[in-house]
Formats: sequence, structure tokens, C-alpha cells
Amino acid sequence: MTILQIVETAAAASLLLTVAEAVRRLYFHPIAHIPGPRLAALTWWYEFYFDVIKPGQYVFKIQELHKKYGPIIRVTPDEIHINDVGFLDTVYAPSMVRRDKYAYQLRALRVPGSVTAATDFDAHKKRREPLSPFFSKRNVVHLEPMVNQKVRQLCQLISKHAVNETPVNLSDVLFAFSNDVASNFVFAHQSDVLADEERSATLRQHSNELLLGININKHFPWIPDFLESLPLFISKPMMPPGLIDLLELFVKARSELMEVLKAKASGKSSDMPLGPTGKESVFRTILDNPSLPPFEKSVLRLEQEGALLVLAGTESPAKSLSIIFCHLLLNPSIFSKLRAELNTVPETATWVELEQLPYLSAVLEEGNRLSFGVTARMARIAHETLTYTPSSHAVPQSSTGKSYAIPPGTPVSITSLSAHTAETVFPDPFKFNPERWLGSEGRGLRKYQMAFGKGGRKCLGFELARAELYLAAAALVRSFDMTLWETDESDVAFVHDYQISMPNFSSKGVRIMVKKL
Ligand code: HEM
Repeated sequence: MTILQIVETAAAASLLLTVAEAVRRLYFHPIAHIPGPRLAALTWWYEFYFDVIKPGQYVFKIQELHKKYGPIIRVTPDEIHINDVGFLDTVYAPSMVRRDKYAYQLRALRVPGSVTAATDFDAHKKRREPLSPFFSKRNVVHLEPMVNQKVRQLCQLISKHAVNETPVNLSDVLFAFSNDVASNFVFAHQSDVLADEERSATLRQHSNELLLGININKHFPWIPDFLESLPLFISKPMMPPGLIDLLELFVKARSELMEVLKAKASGKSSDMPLGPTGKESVFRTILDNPSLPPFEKSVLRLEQEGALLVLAGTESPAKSLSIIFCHLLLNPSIFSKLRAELNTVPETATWVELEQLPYLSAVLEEGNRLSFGVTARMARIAHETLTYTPSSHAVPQSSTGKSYAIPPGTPVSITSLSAHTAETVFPDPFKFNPERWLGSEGRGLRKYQMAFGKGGRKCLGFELARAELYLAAAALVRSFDMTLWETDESDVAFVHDYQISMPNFSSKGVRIMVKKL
């Protein structure tokens, strides 16, 4: 056989295989009966187009596709999306129901050793269980003075701008605030990004740049794999600054871990008051856990766990608070009502006391709803056949009411965009309207709040995030008169999906002018 014949045979064979696979996906695939565009069923390039070429748009395209194809659609060759909040509890089932995560989607995150990246139900449970007491409400209450100290520092920084009559980039300083809180909470050390406003701005910008690469990581994981496999002096000039920051975060997590290992080996105990977990840091919690096997305690895994906890704990609380303040300042009557309610409690009110305030709680719920939490599809995989029958919340309303069997092993998701804009539960969904969360009807809406996820994989940092939101929002509203500066609603609008919501690329963040009260 000549080389030409070999090439021709190989080309013919691969063409034949491609056609056979296309036919399988269209007609013989276990989800071939699910409606949707033929291209999405045929190839992941369809998703790639709306993820990367039309940047961060697939989540919006999916909403459009539902209008044409109904409340259940096939969004990639393997995956289903459902636009029906009546099905939320089935997809994001409670923690005792076996649901796996979808490995393909986790490629975006690049922290395989973290709790959030454990695809298998049992592996996830093993990782999450030792962490849970550290992130419990009791332990967050114990660490509340640390959060309060950061809130005071935040207020002092903003006060300086009041004196100098200069604008504050709230997005930057809130990023520094939540980064410090997350680092100090996880590592039990004193991180102080808030002390340096310029550094805060740079870190937030780098973090944005890292997020902008996240959709490419999912489609082409070999690109960051390749970069990371090279010696740093070669790869560093090619890396986006956010990836360099991430690698530095791994190094920081590793050095924190080494300190903990040293203290553990020497039997030295902490001189800090230890609180309900009896553990000083998250690493100590994991290392002392008797039921975790040694490989779960390896340095490589733990540095990824530490880095993920800081990353997850930084972006989202900062984003929610920026969104909340932008809407409060666009709606002065809501701001005044909130301040009036806050003035009914002493300035020293604790987080648990602030939680009793209905209007503050409603403002935070509404801000979290419009933050959309994790905006990417967070698919879950059931081990049993699921049956989807459109509920009264299905979008569009199904005229046939036809049921669909979803075979075991199929990734299924309902995005936070679908859930938070469901008109049957959130009428006029893009309006900032805290009133909708008030009273018993308002409380009933909480089961549709997806900002923190739902079920066994719900946000681990939920209580810490709530403490930050209550304490920071209350302090800022009570301490300052504020107006937006060169900022409008478009600076907090959900325009691109990069795992979290992003506004127009030209946005500089939420900026305000302040007067100290
Ligand atoms: C407003 C603030 C926050 C929001 C909106 C938020 C949102 C979310 C969401 C939606 C998930 C589920 C992701 C999924 O299903 O794949 C999640 C998971 C997680 N979050 Fe948060 N989060 C916030 C704050 C925090 C904080 C402060 C921390 C820790 C310091 C944290 C740590 C985590 C971790 C470790 C997970 C993975 C849990 C697991 O897989 O078991 N989050 N978060």
C-alpha cells in the first residue's frame, strides 16, 4: 500500500465513523426523543459557538430555544435542559438522593481536587462531610468578630473617600473585603487585601480575566494543561494574569498547609479560641478527620481545596453586594425604607439579630436572585430513570402535557436564569422588587431561590456568605449617604455567562460617591 492509499483509507474510515456517529446521535441516542435543534444534538460545536464565538451567550440562547421547542430540550449531544421550576427538586434532589455531577462541565474549573469537582456522589460526600462543621452556622457565629473587623475596615476605607470627595469603586473594595474574609476564614490567618486599594482593583481585574477563559477551558482543556505542563519561566509570559494569580493561590494554600502540618507534627496547639469545631483552620479539619483516606489528605488535593474555597468565597459575595448596592441606589425609596428598618436595631446588632429584619432579608434575597449565583449549567446525573411531566410553571406552557422519560446517566440542568426569571413565581423578573419576598407568600418563594444552588451540592459557604451580606449591607447603609457615579443598571446586568454573570465588557464596576453620616 502506498502512503497515498493509506491516507485515503484512513480518511474514508474516519468519514464513515463520523457519519455513523452522527446517525447514532440523531436517531439511536438514548435522548434522541428529546426535542431541540438538530445541530445541538449532532455536535458540541453548537454549544462552543454560543459559549466562545458569541461570548457567554448559550444560557440566553437556551431560553430562546425553549420558546421554539418547549420546556424540555436537548442542548448538547448528551445533555438536557428543562425550563420548569416545578422540576427543580427532582434535578437538584436532597442530599440523601444519589446525584452525580457532569465531569465535562467541571473541566472549566481546573480544581479537580476540590469538593465541588467531585463528580461521584459518594466521593463528594466523603469530601464534604469533614468540611461541613467548619462552614456551619455555629462556627460562622463564632468567627463573626473576624467578619466584623473586615466590615469596619471596609467602612474606614470608604470614609477616606468621603473626606477626599473621590469616587469609590465598590466592586473593587467589596472584592477585597470578601477575599480577606474567605482567606481568613479558611486559613485562619490575617489576609489584608483591603489595605491596598490598587491591589484590590488589580486582583479583581485578573479574576475577571481568569473567568473569561473558563468557557475555553471547558472546550479545550488541553490548552491550560499544556501551559501548566511547561516550566513556569516559559509559560508565564503566555498565561493570562488571572491564571498566574491562581497558581500563586495554590502556592499560598500549600504554604498554609505546610504550616499546619508542621504544627501538627510538633504537637503544638493553637493559641486562638477554637470555637465549636475545635479546629483552627479548614486544613486542620480535613487532616484530623479519621474517615478520609490518605490520598484525600495529599498536599496536591488540599492545595486545590484551599484555593477553590478562597475563589468561591471571593467572587460571589462581592458580586451580590455590588448588585444589591447598585439597585438600592437606583431606587432611593427602597434605600430609605431599608435604612428606617435598620435604625430600629442598635448599631451593634449581630448577624443573627439582623436576620430577623424582614425588609433587609427581602433586599438580600432579591439581590441574590438578580446576581443569578452560578450562571453556568450545573447539570446533575440521576442513576434512575426520571420522568418529566410539564408543571404549571413550565415555560412555554405545554399544550400537550406530554411526559418524557429521561434515561439514567443523562446530565440534566435548570439554569439560575430559567429559575429566577420564571414569571409564574417572579413576575416582572428583571425588576428589583424586594417586596416580593415579604410575608408568607414571599417566604414561599425561597424554594425557587437558586443563587446558592439546591440539594446535596448546595453552596457550602452559604452561612458565611449570609453573614457577610447582612453585616456589610447593614453597616454601609447606616454609615453613608451614597450616589452612583458614572454607573447605571447596565453595570450589574447579566449580559455574559462566565460561570457567574458578567455585565458588558466595558463596565468598570459599580462606582459611588459617598458622604459620611
Ligand atoms: C453570595 C455568595 C455565594 C453564592 C451566590 C454562592 C453560590 C454557590 C452555588 C450556586 C454553588 C453550587 C455550585 C454547583 O452546584 O456546582 C456553590 C457551591 C459552593 N460554594 Fe458558594 N456561593 C457563595 C459564597 C460562598 C462562600 C463564601 C464560600 C466559601 C468560603 C463558598 C464555597 C462554596 C463551595 C465549597 C461550593 C461547593 C459545594 C459542593 O460541591 O458541595 N461559596 N456556591
